[in-house]
Order: sequence, then structure tokens, then C-alpha cells
Amino acid sequence: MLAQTSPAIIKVDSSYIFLTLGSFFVLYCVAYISYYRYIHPLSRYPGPFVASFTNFWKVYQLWTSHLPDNLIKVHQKYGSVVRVGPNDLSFNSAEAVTQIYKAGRDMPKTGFYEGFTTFNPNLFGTRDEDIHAIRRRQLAHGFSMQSVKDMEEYIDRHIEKLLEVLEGQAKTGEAFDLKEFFAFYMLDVLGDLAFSQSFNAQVDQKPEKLPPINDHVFLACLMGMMPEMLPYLRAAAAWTPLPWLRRLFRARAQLKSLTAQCVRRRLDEKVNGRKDLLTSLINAVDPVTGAKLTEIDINTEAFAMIVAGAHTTAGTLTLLFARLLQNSEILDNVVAEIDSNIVAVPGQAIGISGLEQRIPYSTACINESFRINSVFTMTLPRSVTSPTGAEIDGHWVPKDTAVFSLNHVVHHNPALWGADTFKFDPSRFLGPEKEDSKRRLGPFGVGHRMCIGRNMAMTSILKVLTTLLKNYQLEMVDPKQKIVTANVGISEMEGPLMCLANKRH
Ligand code: HEM
Repeated sequence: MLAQTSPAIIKVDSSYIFLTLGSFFVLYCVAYISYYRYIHPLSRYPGPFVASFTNFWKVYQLWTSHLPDNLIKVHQKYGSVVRVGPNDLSFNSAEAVTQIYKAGRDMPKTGFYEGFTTFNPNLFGTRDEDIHAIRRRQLAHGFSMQSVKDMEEYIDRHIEKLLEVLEGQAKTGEAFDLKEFFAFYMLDVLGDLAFSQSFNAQVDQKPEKLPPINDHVFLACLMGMMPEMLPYLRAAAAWTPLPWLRRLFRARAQLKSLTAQCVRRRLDEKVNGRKDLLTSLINAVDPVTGAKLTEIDINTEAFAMIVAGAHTTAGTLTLLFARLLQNSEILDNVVAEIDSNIVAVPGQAIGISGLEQRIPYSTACINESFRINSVFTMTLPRSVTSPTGAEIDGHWVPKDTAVFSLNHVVHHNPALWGADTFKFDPSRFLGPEKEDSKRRLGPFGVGHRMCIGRNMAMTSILKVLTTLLKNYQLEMVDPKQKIVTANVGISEMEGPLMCLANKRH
């Protein structure tokens, strides 16, 4: 009897258990979603429904590689403050930028930055404000304008190599990818300025040898957007079957090994008293203990230079040239300004001293290019730490909320720039509006965590722009090519920038 009934009892029991568990799960999901959507302190803020209870909305936007443009769209739909994650608010006003990024230690970096850690947390990624202050002081001199000027001859060497490369193209009349040429150029400059060694990328001209910075940044942003998943994602590095994830982890390992090699070589080699960015780190001492930095400490900071330095500047140059080459009237003005204000020897790089002041129109074009296409387009979130919360752009925000104001979104806010925010118009940075426009522009970030490499980047941008246009007449193979950017945390122009060159003199 028992033998006949027991299977039936077990069957009833197991389906009952599944039903009960299933009901609990559904109830839990309903309660979870209802709490985050309707009861959570951020529930009063509008935003996409899915974003109110899961970080996957942000991750999906990153995955599409159009997160910055999609953020513009959600601000158009929901207003000046948008809830883009269970615990995240995005702002688009100039006031919010000041209140978030100039709050100093009151609004430190969030767990997002932990996704970037490869050796140890570096100047860019560290959330420890004391360590940040020490490192920033140690590195400040090396990145100063004076120091960049002292290293100018090494930048010139690579600009003149770029001219040579263009000369070859001009002679054959063949089309070339200017985006690739800028990537090779900037990698060589970075190698020289950071480690006193050129990567010889301009000589080799092998795109496959460019460091896979985008993959590392994409992985970092992906992990940073789900900080609670970080330990699992790190563990997944060893065994994940997903080919794309394996590729990202491989890219990070490749960059790590490249950095360690560059640092070791620099430490082994005599550089005959030459100063580079690593010199400040090699000579740095701990202000309390007097101890020198370890090799891992140096690797840690060198890694930030490789990741943050080359790709950003090369990407900016590409987008600037694309905009100019598509706007012939603006390009003519730039060339006329360079011709009348700068005396230069053909084939030689133009000096940085006083350059920016002599070319206000061209500088306005650089600023407008930064406005329309900032390249450092990760969200850069900060955490509200005050127990009473904070007021941002007139809104009360509770403690522990992640808040950010993405430069690309602020740069396309019609309330700040007018209705034509997608039009390339350098006049925004000329005339009476000029100072206000410059104040609203934030391609290098704002506050005490803003870019330390600005002088180095601007020096390359100004010198390359003027030297190339003084020596060559450039044109796009397809002037109607639509300029679209792909973003994985750092933005770059999608596809190649195919050009033709003619020597001017
Ligand atoms: C056009 C080129 C560049 C752009 C648009 C850019 C943009 C930025 C931005 C927006 C930040 C702020 C990040 C934050 O708030 O979390 C930043 C930080 C940083 N950048 Fe740049 N950057 C550029 C070039 C460079 C170069 C050439 C280097 C060095 C070789 C560099 C090294 C760094 C470092 C180390 C930080 C962290 C600074 C800190 O937290 O104190 N960047 N950059």
C-alpha cells in the first residue's frame, strides 16, 4: 500500500514546492521592483522604467556603444535630472557640474572606478583621497606646461615623422586613413614622453600593434557599472567560455605586460639625464616614511598614462580634422589664420610657445570640436557622502547616491548652447559669448580630479593642427561621410577617416 502511494505523495510534494518557490520568487521580484520604483528615496526622479530597479539599463547602453548620445535622448525626454540606475542620477546642467565635481572630498569617486584596477588603483582610479593627493603632488611637476615645453623636441621629432609619412602619401596620391596615422603618432609621443622610448608605431604602421586600450576601458566600464558583481567578474577571467569576455581580459593582460616591460626597460636603461614622466615617479618619496615608490607603484601610474594618454588625444585629433575637412569655409579660415600669424620652416614642427594666443579662431575650432565630440565620455560618477544628503541643481539627493554629469550631455544641453547643439559652429567660442562657453566646456573634467595630462594633450593638438595645415592641403575622400562616434568609455570616430594629401609649398 505504502509502495503504491508514496510516488504520488512525492509528486504532489515536489510540484507544491516548485509552485511555492515560484510564487515566492515572483512575489520577491514584485516587491523588489515596487520598492525601487515607488518607495526608494530616488523614486521621485523620472527615468526609464528598467533603470529604476537594475543596473542593466546602463550596461545595455554601454553595450550599444552609444551611451553618451542615448543619455542626451533620455534627458530630452525626462528633463534635467534622470534616474539611470537604482542608485544613480544623471544631471545635464552647468550648476550640477560645479556642485558635483567641485565638492572635493565631500563627493569622492564611486565603486565604478574599481573596474579599472589592473596593478593597484592609480591616480585616475583611486578612491583614497589621501593617496590621490600625494600622487598628484608627485606627478604635478612632470605634467606641468614647463615640463612639456622642456620635452617639446621629442614631440617635434614625431610630428616631423608624421610630415614625412604624409609626404610619401602625397607623392603617390594614394588615399590613407588619417585616424590611423594619428593613433601611430600619439603612441610614439606617449612612449617618448612617458618612458623615453618611442614605440616606432609610425615607422611600423601596423594597426594590429596598437595597444588594445578600448577593450580595457570597455571591460573597466562594464565591471564598474556593476560594482557588486566585480569579484565574480574577476573570477570569471580565468574560465569564462564567452569569447568576447576572454578577449577583453586578454587585452587587459596585454596592456599590463606592455606597461611592466616599458617601466622595466626605463629603470634598466641610462637616459643621460633626460627627464620624462616617469622621472617624477622614480624620484618620488613618501612624505611620511621617506620611502621610494616600488616598481608596482610605478607600473600602476604608468598604466594610467598609457590608457588615458594616447587614445584620447589621437581620437580628438581625428574628430577635429574630420569636422574641419567637412566644413570648407571654416577650414579656409583656419588655414588663413595659420598662414598670416605663424612663420614656419617647411617640414618642421611649429613651436608651442605663444601658439594658442596667435590662433584664436583655430582654438575656437578645437573647443567646438571638444564640445560636439568630447572623447572622455565615461560617466565619472561621484558619491554623495553627507549624512543629510546634498542639494544638486535644486534637487535634494540622499546620502550614498551616485551622481554624475556627463560632459557630452552638458555640451548638448540646448538651454546652455541653443537649439543647434549638433551643428559644428566655432563662433560659440568667439565674441561676447566666448568666456561663458569656455566655462561650460569640460572635456578634461572639472575639480581636483580633472585631467593631469591636459597640457600634454593640448600641446600635441595645437602643434599637429597648425603644422599639418601649414604644410599640407588635406581633403576627405568622402566629404559627406557621416561622423558617428562609437563609445566604450572613451569615444572615437567610427570607421576610418580616409584622406588625400597635397604638399602646399
Ligand atoms: C584629449 C585628451 C584627453 C582628454 C579629453 C582627457 C580627459 C580626462 C578627463 C575627463 C579626466 C577626469 C576623470 C575623472 O574625473 O574621473 C581625466 C583624468 C586623467 N587623465 Fe586625461 N585626458 C586626456 C589626455 C590625457 C593625457 C595625455 C594623459 C597622460 C599621459 C592623461 C592622464 C590622465 C590621468 C592620470 C587622469 C586622472 C587624474 C586624477 O584623478 O588626478 N590624460 N582625463
